Amino acid sequence: MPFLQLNKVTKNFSENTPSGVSEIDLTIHAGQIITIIGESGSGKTTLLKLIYGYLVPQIGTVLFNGEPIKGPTEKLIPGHDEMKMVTQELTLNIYAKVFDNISSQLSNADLEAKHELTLQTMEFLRIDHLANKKIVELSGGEQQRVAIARAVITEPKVLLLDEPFSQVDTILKRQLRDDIERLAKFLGITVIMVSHDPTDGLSLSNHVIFIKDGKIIREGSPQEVYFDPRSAYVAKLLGKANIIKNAPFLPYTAPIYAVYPHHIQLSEQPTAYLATVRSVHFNGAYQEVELIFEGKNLLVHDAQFVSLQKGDAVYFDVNQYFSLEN
Ligand SMILES: Nc1ncnc2c1ncn2[C@@H]1O[C@H](COP(=O)(O)OP(=O)(O)OP(=O)(O)O)[C@@H](O)[C@H]1O
Repeated sequence: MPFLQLNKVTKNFSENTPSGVSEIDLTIHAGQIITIIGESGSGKTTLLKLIYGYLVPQIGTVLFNGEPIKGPTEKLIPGHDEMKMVTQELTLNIYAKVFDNISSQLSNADLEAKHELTLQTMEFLRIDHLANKKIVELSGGEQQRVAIARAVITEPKVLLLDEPFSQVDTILKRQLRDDIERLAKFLGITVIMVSHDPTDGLSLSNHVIFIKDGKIIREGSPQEVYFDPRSAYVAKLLGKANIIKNAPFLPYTAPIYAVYPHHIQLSEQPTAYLATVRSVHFNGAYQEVELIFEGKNLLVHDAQFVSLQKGDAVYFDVNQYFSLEN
């Protein structure tokens, strides 16, 4: 029996214009780390809320271990008992201490066990040093880890995270990725995340789902989807791909291609094609170069740091490209 199964799930917020999600078919297996990716307004949060039981589908079913998920009117506290959702609006008690925010999720039946489990959870999420701090004294990233600790202390089967990486810097992102991975690995929690920027969750997800205008348009392992994006939408979201029709450096077998910026090689020596530099921006690991070739823009991530200025002529060649269906 599938762990979580959505069958033709539709939730439309407006009678006149399509909104929300429509005809979502999805199977999620226990222990997976899933990232739902899509541009703003594509229906990511709606999908998460339907899985959690915050919203009820107008058509279709959401089954958890074969049982339909109960909607908010059928329960005293909305949301499935075996799932926890952490949203962007963290619902922490900001004037209470970290320890109390987390331990308050447990009953007082066994106070010693409650204390012990709170300590263990804080240690697991590496926030034990913050135990006596109030939430108002914490950074956004620290608050988020408290919210995750608070969510997982009751040992849910599923953790739903809405844009978990949106408020954390690069170093904290790495820590958060590591925490999420450990939650799935050691506590066996199935993690379903939502992100508008796939680079955040790509490395730790074993399954990615692309959603556009409320419909799933592509899903698979990150590698599978990256190397066969199939649509311009997915290729652009995944890697800022150049979407190219009819160019001499691509075969004419498909009508349209995606070329990731790092698959274009620049050279000062005469190689394949000559373009004009439109802009150059230093980006740390590479320089982002905009070229103009036959009147069209090409974005290049150049890790060789070829010496360039606006208006220069530069040679380029394309190493890899992917044909698209639309
Ligand atoms: N409660 C609601 N009432 C009316 N329309 C809604 C409601 N919730 C969502 N929508 C609409 O449904 C669509 C999908 O919204 P949703 O929040 O799921 O998108 P999203 O992909 O999570 O966007 P974002 O990345 O901006 O959070 C949008 O057009 C939104 O305006």
